[in-house]
Amino acid sequence: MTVRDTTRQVLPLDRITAVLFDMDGVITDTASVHAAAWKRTFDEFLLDLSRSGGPPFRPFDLIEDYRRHVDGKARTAGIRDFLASRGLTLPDTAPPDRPETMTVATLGDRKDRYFKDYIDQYGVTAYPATVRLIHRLRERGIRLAVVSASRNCAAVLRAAGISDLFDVRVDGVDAARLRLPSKPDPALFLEAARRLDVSPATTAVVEDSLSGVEAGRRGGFALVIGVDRAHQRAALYEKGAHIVVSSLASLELTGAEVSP
Ligand SMILES: O=P(O)(O)OC[C@H]1O[C@@H](O)[C@H](O)[C@@H](O)[C@@H]1O
Repeated sequence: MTVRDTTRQVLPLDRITAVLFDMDGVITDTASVHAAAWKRTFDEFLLDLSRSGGPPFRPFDLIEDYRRHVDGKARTAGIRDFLASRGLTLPDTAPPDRPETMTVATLGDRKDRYFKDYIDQYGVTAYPATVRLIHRLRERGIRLAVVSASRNCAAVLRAAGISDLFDVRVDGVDAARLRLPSKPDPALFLEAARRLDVSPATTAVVEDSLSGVEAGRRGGFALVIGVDRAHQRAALYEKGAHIVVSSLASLELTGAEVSP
């Protein structure tokens, strides 16, 4: 079954039994924190590289580079994809005799430190409209999962005080343990559907990243809802979103048992 309605922004609960929510940028306002941590990490690296005879310094673009190469992907996949866009590669880890070698792991650790420092200092806020929608879905018996590439998923949910809202969590720690490929591969979403014991044909995916929307579509999910937090409505549609909303407050619930 495909639920497609491009004129109304509707979640039809007579045909949807489960909803899979991405976290960063959909549930919590942490997409911009990731983006800022990535910019600091890559800019330091690119500047060092240019000073030591590499290509001229061109900073990481907070909007374009983030959404094209990093957003929604696993930490190491984002690093490799961004470096590749600049014609660069790094080894995954340092050889034992040259521990000072710059690696994918070094950049990942730095970014993680910047991200955690920010969260520790300023905390995490969940989008009120998303939390309201989650409560309304729960009241109606819809099965719910949070699906995130982040290894910090559990800590971020805890910091926002919303760990107990979901039946299932599939995150970056699971992805590494189960060797699940990064979005845009649908593996994380399919794993969440499997754990919830629901079919993609009756499941909706809510995503703000281009890679995540593509993953939802490739997984054959009934309804892929793009959340446009970064003025990328057209690109979300291009990647396969059935509908795009700027806030989940504008999503209308329909179906036999739905009241306003
Ligand atoms: O570095 P972490 O916390 O494991 O997160 C990995 C990725 O998680 C995704 O949810 C974010 O969109 C990315 O920006 C981030 O890089």
